[in-house]
Amino acid sequence: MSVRGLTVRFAGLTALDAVDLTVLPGTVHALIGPNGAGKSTTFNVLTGVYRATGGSVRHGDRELTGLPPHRIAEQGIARTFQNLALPAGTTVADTLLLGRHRLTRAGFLASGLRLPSATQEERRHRERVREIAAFVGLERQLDTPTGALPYGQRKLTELARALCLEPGLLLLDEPVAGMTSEERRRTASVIAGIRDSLGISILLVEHDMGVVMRIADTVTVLDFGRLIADGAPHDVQNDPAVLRAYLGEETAS
Ligand SMILES: Nc1ncnc2c1ncn2[C@@H]1O[C@H](COP(=O)(O)OP(=O)(O)OP(=O)(O)O)[C@@H](O)[C@H]1O
Repeated sequence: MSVRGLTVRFAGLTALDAVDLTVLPGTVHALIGPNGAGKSTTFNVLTGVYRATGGSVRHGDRELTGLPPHRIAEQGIARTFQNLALPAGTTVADTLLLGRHRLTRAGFLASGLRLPSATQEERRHRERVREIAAFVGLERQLDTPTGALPYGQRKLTELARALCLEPGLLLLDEPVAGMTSEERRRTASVIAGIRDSLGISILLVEHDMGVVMRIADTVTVLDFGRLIADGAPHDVQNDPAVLRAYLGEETAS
Protein backbone atom coordinates (compact mmCIF):
# COMPACT_ATOMS: atom_id res chain seq x y z
CA MET A 1 0.00 0.00 0.00
CA SER A 2 1.30 3.37 -0.95
CA VAL A 3 0.10 6.59 0.68
CA ARG A 4 1.28 9.88 -0.80
CA GLY A 5 0.75 13.40 0.51
CA LEU A 6 -2.21 12.36 2.64
CA THR A 7 -3.86 15.43 4.12
CA VAL A 8 -7.01 15.63 6.25
CA ARG A 9 -8.47 18.86 7.59
CA PHE A 10 -11.37 19.17 10.01
CA ALA A 11 -12.79 22.69 10.29
CA GLY A 12 -9.55 24.57 10.80
CA LEU A 13 -7.55 21.67 12.26
CA THR A 14 -5.03 19.82 10.13
CA ALA A 15 -5.23 16.25 11.45
CA LEU A 16 -2.87 14.90 8.74
CA ASP A 17 -0.39 17.00 6.86
CA ALA A 18 1.06 15.52 3.64
CA VAL A 19 1.88 12.10 5.11
CA ASP A 20 3.75 9.53 2.98
CA LEU A 21 3.72 5.87 3.95
CA THR A 22 4.55 2.64 2.13
CA VAL A 23 3.56 -0.75 3.52
CA LEU A 24 5.80 -3.30 1.80
CA PRO A 25 4.40 -6.76 0.98
CA GLY A 26 4.80 -9.34 3.74
CA THR A 27 5.85 -6.86 6.44
CA VAL A 28 4.47 -5.57 9.74
CA HIS A 29 4.43 -1.77 9.57
CA ALA A 30 3.65 0.08 12.79
CA LEU A 31 2.13 3.55 12.93
CA ILE A 32 2.84 5.20 16.25
CA GLY A 33 2.75 8.63 17.85
CA PRO A 34 1.46 10.47 20.92
CA ASN A 35 -2.26 11.01 21.53
CA GLY A 36 -3.91 13.08 18.81
CA ALA A 37 -1.02 12.50 16.36
CA GLY A 38 -3.38 11.38 13.58
CA LYS A 39 -3.11 7.57 13.73
CA SER A 40 -6.85 6.85 13.86
CA THR A 41 -7.48 9.49 11.21
CA THR A 42 -5.00 7.69 8.93
CA PHE A 43 -6.81 4.37 9.52
CA ASN A 44 -10.17 5.97 8.88
CA VAL A 45 -8.98 7.36 5.55
CA LEU A 46 -7.32 4.11 4.49
CA THR A 47 -10.54 2.20 5.19
CA GLY A 48 -12.83 4.75 3.52
CA VAL A 49 -14.51 6.02 6.71
CA TYR A 50 -13.09 9.55 6.25
CA ARG A 51 -12.44 11.33 2.98
CA ALA A 52 -8.98 12.81 2.49
CA THR A 53 -8.68 16.53 1.80
CA GLY A 54 -5.67 15.76 -0.40
CA GLY A 55 -3.24 13.05 -1.44
CA SER A 56 -3.65 9.51 -2.67
CA VAL A 57 -3.88 5.94 -1.37
CA ARG A 58 -3.03 3.04 -3.68
CA HIS A 59 -3.06 -0.70 -3.10
CA GLY A 60 -0.98 -2.38 -5.80
CA ASP A 61 -2.08 -0.59 -8.94
CA ARG A 62 -5.58 0.24 -7.62
CA GLU A 63 -6.45 3.75 -6.54
CA LEU A 64 -8.43 3.60 -3.27
CA THR A 65 -8.85 7.33 -2.68
CA GLY A 66 -12.53 8.16 -2.24
CA LEU A 67 -13.83 4.56 -2.29
CA PRO A 68 -16.45 3.59 0.34
CA PRO A 69 -15.48 1.03 3.05
CA HIS A 70 -17.08 -2.03 1.37
CA ARG A 71 -15.27 -1.35 -1.93
CA ILE A 72 -11.98 -1.10 -0.03
CA ALA A 73 -12.73 -4.42 1.72
CA GLU A 74 -13.34 -5.91 -1.73
CA GLN A 75 -9.74 -4.99 -2.60
CA GLY A 76 -8.60 -7.44 0.10
CA ILE A 77 -8.05 -4.89 2.86
CA ALA A 78 -9.48 -5.99 6.22
CA ARG A 79 -9.46 -4.13 9.52
CA THR A 80 -10.09 -4.55 13.22
CA PHE A 81 -11.36 -1.81 15.49
CA GLN A 82 -9.93 -0.11 18.58
CA ASN A 83 -13.15 -0.91 20.42
CA LEU A 84 -14.55 -4.38 19.99
CA ALA A 85 -17.34 -4.65 17.43
CA LEU A 86 -18.66 -8.20 17.81
CA PRO A 87 -22.23 -9.54 18.04
CA ALA A 88 -22.29 -10.78 21.69
CA GLY A 89 -24.91 -13.53 21.26
CA THR A 90 -23.34 -15.07 18.15
CA THR A 91 -20.92 -17.98 18.43
CA VAL A 92 -17.31 -17.61 17.35
CA ALA A 93 -17.96 -19.97 14.41
CA ASP A 94 -20.93 -17.96 13.11
CA THR A 95 -19.13 -14.65 13.66
CA LEU A 96 -16.25 -15.90 11.54
CA LEU A 97 -18.63 -17.30 8.94
CA LEU A 98 -20.22 -13.84 8.64
CA GLY A 99 -16.69 -12.53 8.08
CA ARG A 100 -16.59 -14.67 4.92
CA HIS A 101 -19.75 -13.13 3.51
CA ARG A 102 -17.85 -11.22 0.79
CA LEU A 103 -16.50 -14.57 -0.44
CA THR A 104 -19.76 -16.52 -0.54
CA ARG A 105 -21.18 -17.18 -3.98
CA ALA A 106 -24.33 -19.19 -3.27
CA GLY A 107 -26.17 -16.24 -1.74
CA PHE A 108 -28.96 -16.11 0.81
CA LEU A 109 -31.74 -17.44 -1.43
CA ALA A 110 -29.90 -20.65 -2.30
CA SER A 111 -28.82 -21.13 1.33
CA GLY A 112 -32.39 -20.58 2.51
CA LEU A 113 -33.62 -23.25 0.08
CA ARG A 114 -30.78 -25.57 1.16
CA LEU A 115 -29.69 -26.19 -2.44
CA PRO A 116 -26.86 -28.77 -2.60
CA SER A 117 -24.43 -26.21 -4.04
CA ALA A 118 -25.12 -23.89 -1.11
CA THR A 119 -24.70 -26.64 1.50
CA GLN A 120 -21.41 -27.67 -0.07
CA GLU A 121 -20.18 -24.13 -0.13
CA GLU A 122 -21.16 -23.62 3.50
CA ARG A 123 -19.25 -26.77 4.45
CA ARG A 124 -16.17 -25.42 2.67
CA HIS A 125 -16.45 -22.09 4.49
CA ARG A 126 -16.97 -23.78 7.87
CA GLU A 127 -13.83 -25.83 7.25
CA ARG A 128 -11.82 -22.68 6.50
CA VAL A 129 -13.31 -20.97 9.60
CA ARG A 130 -12.07 -23.90 11.69
CA GLU A 131 -8.56 -23.54 10.21
CA ILE A 132 -8.45 -19.80 10.89
CA ALA A 133 -9.75 -20.29 14.46
CA ALA A 134 -7.03 -22.89 15.02
CA PHE A 135 -4.43 -20.49 13.63
CA VAL A 136 -5.25 -17.82 16.23
CA GLY A 137 -5.78 -20.42 18.99
CA LEU A 138 -9.59 -20.32 19.25
CA GLU A 139 -10.47 -23.77 17.95
CA ARG A 140 -11.98 -24.88 21.26
CA GLN A 141 -14.09 -21.71 21.51
CA LEU A 142 -15.87 -22.14 18.14
CA ASP A 143 -19.26 -22.91 19.72
CA THR A 144 -19.01 -20.26 22.45
CA PRO A 145 -20.99 -16.99 22.09
CA THR A 146 -18.46 -14.16 21.71
CA GLY A 147 -20.03 -12.30 24.65
CA ALA A 148 -19.06 -15.17 26.99
CA LEU A 149 -15.35 -15.05 26.08
CA PRO A 150 -12.69 -13.28 28.13
CA TYR A 151 -11.58 -9.94 26.65
CA GLY A 152 -8.36 -11.23 25.08
CA GLN A 153 -10.18 -14.00 23.22
CA ARG A 154 -12.80 -11.56 22.00
CA LYS A 155 -10.01 -9.41 20.52
CA LEU A 156 -8.59 -12.54 18.88
CA THR A 157 -12.04 -13.33 17.47
CA GLU A 158 -12.06 -9.92 15.83
CA LEU A 159 -8.63 -10.61 14.39
CA ALA A 160 -9.80 -14.01 13.11
CA ARG A 161 -12.90 -12.43 11.58
CA ALA A 162 -10.68 -10.01 9.64
CA LEU A 163 -8.57 -12.98 8.45
CA CYS A 164 -11.76 -14.65 7.20
CA LEU A 165 -11.86 -12.04 4.44
CA GLU A 166 -8.63 -13.65 3.14
CA PRO A 167 -7.04 -10.20 2.99
CA GLY A 168 -3.78 -9.19 1.36
CA LEU A 169 -3.45 -6.35 3.86
CA LEU A 170 -4.68 -6.25 7.44
CA LEU A 171 -5.12 -3.00 9.38
CA LEU A 172 -5.03 -3.54 13.14
CA ASP A 173 -6.13 -0.71 15.44
CA GLU A 174 -4.53 -1.26 18.87
CA PRO A 175 -4.76 -5.07 18.80
CA VAL A 176 -3.31 -5.62 22.29
CA ALA A 177 -4.94 -2.69 24.12
CA GLY A 178 -6.56 -3.78 27.39
CA MET A 179 -4.96 -7.25 27.35
CA THR A 180 -3.04 -8.95 30.14
CA SER A 181 0.69 -9.36 29.54
CA GLU A 182 0.22 -13.06 28.68
CA GLU A 183 -2.53 -12.20 26.16
CA ARG A 184 -0.27 -9.48 24.68
CA ARG A 185 2.57 -11.93 24.22
CA ARG A 186 0.32 -14.48 22.52
CA THR A 187 -1.37 -11.92 20.28
CA ALA A 188 2.00 -10.50 19.23
CA SER A 189 3.13 -13.95 18.13
CA VAL A 190 -0.18 -14.53 16.29
CA ILE A 191 0.39 -11.23 14.40
CA ALA A 192 3.98 -12.18 13.55
CA GLY A 193 2.60 -15.57 12.41
CA ILE A 194 0.07 -13.88 10.11
CA ARG A 195 3.00 -12.20 8.37
CA ASP A 196 5.38 -15.16 8.43
CA SER A 197 3.02 -18.08 7.68
CA LEU A 198 0.21 -16.40 5.71
CA GLY A 199 2.33 -13.72 3.98
CA ILE A 200 -0.23 -11.02 4.80
CA SER A 201 1.00 -7.41 5.14
CA ILE A 202 -0.02 -5.67 8.33
CA LEU A 203 -0.40 -2.00 9.23
CA LEU A 204 -0.61 -1.69 12.97
CA VAL A 205 -1.52 1.20 15.27
CA GLU A 206 -0.31 0.33 18.74
CA HIS A 207 0.67 2.16 21.91
CA ASP A 208 2.51 -0.83 23.41
CA MET A 209 6.11 -0.10 22.41
CA GLY A 210 7.30 -3.52 23.57
CA VAL A 211 5.00 -5.19 21.04
CA VAL A 212 5.86 -2.67 18.30
CA MET A 213 9.62 -3.12 18.76
CA ARG A 214 9.29 -6.90 18.85
CA ILE A 215 7.21 -7.47 15.71
CA ALA A 216 7.43 -4.40 13.44
CA ASP A 217 9.71 -4.39 10.39
CA THR A 218 9.17 -0.68 9.84
CA VAL A 219 7.86 2.08 12.09
CA THR A 220 6.33 5.39 11.02
CA VAL A 221 5.95 8.07 13.69
CA LEU A 222 3.37 10.86 13.50
CA ASP A 223 3.19 13.92 15.70
CA PHE A 224 0.51 16.60 15.29
CA GLY A 225 -0.42 15.12 11.91
CA ARG A 226 3.13 15.25 10.52
CA LEU A 227 5.47 12.39 9.78
CA ILE A 228 8.49 12.88 12.05
CA ALA A 229 10.34 9.57 11.57
CA ASP A 230 10.18 6.45 9.43
CA GLY A 231 12.49 3.44 9.47
CA ALA A 232 13.64 0.34 11.32
CA PRO A 233 12.33 0.05 14.93
CA HIS A 234 15.73 0.48 16.56
CA ASP A 235 16.59 3.63 14.54
CA VAL A 236 13.19 5.20 15.15
CA GLN A 237 13.38 4.45 18.87
CA ASN A 238 16.58 6.49 19.15
CA ASP A 239 15.53 9.32 16.85
CA PRO A 240 15.77 12.66 18.71
CA ALA A 241 12.53 13.99 17.13
CA VAL A 242 10.65 10.90 18.36
CA LEU A 243 12.10 11.15 21.84
CA ARG A 244 11.11 14.83 21.96
CA ALA A 245 7.53 14.07 20.81
CA TYR A 246 7.00 11.41 23.49
CA LEU A 247 8.78 13.42 26.16
CA GLY A 248 6.54 16.38 25.34
CA GLU A 249 3.54 14.13 25.90
CA GLU A 250 4.84 13.02 29.30
CA THR A 251 5.56 16.58 30.35
CA ALA A 252 2.05 17.60 29.32
CA SER A 253 0.28 14.84 31.25
N1 LIG B 1 -14.09 13.55 13.21
C1 LIG B 1 -13.26 14.49 13.66
N2 LIG B 1 -13.63 15.78 13.72
C2 LIG B 1 -12.80 16.75 14.17
N3 LIG B 1 -11.54 16.51 14.61
C3 LIG B 1 -11.12 15.24 14.60
C4 LIG B 1 -11.94 14.15 14.13
N4 LIG B 1 -11.24 13.00 14.25
C5 LIG B 1 -10.04 13.33 14.75
N5 LIG B 1 -9.96 14.67 14.96
C6 LIG B 1 -8.79 15.42 15.46
O1 LIG B 1 -7.69 15.07 14.64
C7 LIG B 1 -6.50 14.97 15.42
C8 LIG B 1 -5.91 13.57 15.24
O2 LIG B 1 -6.73 12.63 15.94
P1 LIG B 1 -6.56 11.05 15.85
O3 LIG B 1 -7.73 10.46 16.57
O4 LIG B 1 -6.32 10.64 14.46
O5 LIG B 1 -5.22 10.84 16.71
P2 LIG B 1 -4.61 9.48 17.24
O6 LIG B 1 -3.16 9.54 16.89
O7 LIG B 1 -5.36 8.33 16.74
O8 LIG B 1 -4.78 9.63 18.82
P3 LIG B 1 -5.03 8.49 19.97
O9 LIG B 1 -3.72 7.82 20.16
O10 LIG B 1 -5.42 9.34 21.14
O11 LIG B 1 -6.12 7.58 19.46
C9 LIG B 1 -6.89 15.27 16.85
O12 LIG B 1 -6.60 16.63 17.11
C10 LIG B 1 -8.39 15.01 16.87
O13 LIG B 1 -9.01 15.79 17.85
